[in-house]
Amino acid sequence: MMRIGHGFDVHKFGGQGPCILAGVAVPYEQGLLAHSDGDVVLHALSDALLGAIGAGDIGRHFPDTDAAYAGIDSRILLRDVFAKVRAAGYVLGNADVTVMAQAPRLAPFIDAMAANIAEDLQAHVSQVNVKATTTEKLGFVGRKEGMAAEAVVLLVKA
Ligand SMILES: Nc1ccn([C@@H]2O[C@H](COP(=O)(O)O)[C@@H](O)[C@H]2O)c(=O)n1
Ligand SMILES: C[C@@]1(CO)OP(=O)(O)OP(=O)(O)OC[C@H]1O
Repeated sequence: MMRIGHGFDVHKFGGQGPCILAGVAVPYEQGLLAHSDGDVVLHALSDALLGAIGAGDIGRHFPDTDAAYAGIDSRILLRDVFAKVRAAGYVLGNADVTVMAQAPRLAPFIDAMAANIAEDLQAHVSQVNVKATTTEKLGFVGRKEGMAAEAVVLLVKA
C-alpha cells in the first residue's frame, strides 16, 4: 500500500541572515522569523510526511509555545517525524519540494538541500527532488517579504 502527503509552509524574512533551508545555511541579508530555525522547507516536508500517515501537522507535535523547540534545528524535527513514519510501517518512495523565493538565488544550494533531506529520510538522493521558483515579483514572495515551500511525498510499505 502507498500513502501520499502534502505540506505547505510560509515564513517571513527578518533579522539577520542566513536563511536555513533544508539544513543548508543560505547567505542572505535577512533570516526567516520563527520559533525554530525557520526552515520553511523542512516544515513543509515534515507536514507532508505527517499528512501521509494521517498524523496531523508539526504544530501539533512540536507546539511553537514550547520552549523546548526555541531555535531548534528543524532537521531534528524532521528525523523525529520520520521515526513516526517508520513506526507506522513506511519508508520513503519519493519526495518533491518546491521553494518559492524571489531572493536569495537558491540554485547553488539545491543539491546540498536534497542531500540533507535524503540523509534524514534514509533514502537515496535520487528519491528527493528540490526545486525553486520566483513568483515573478508578484505577491508576498515577489515583494521579498518572506518565503514559502510546498512538499509532496509518497510513502511505500517497508
Ligand atoms: N530563489 C530562486 C528562484 C528561482 N531559482 C531558479 O531560477 C530559475 C527560474 O525560476 P522561475 O522563477 O522562472 O521559475 C529556475 O531554474 C529556478 O530553479 C533560483 O535559483 N532561486
Ligand atoms: C516548527 C514550530 C515549532 O518550533 O514552530 P515555527 O518554527 O514557528 O514554525 P511553523 O512552521 O509555524 O510550525 C510549527 C511549529 O510548531
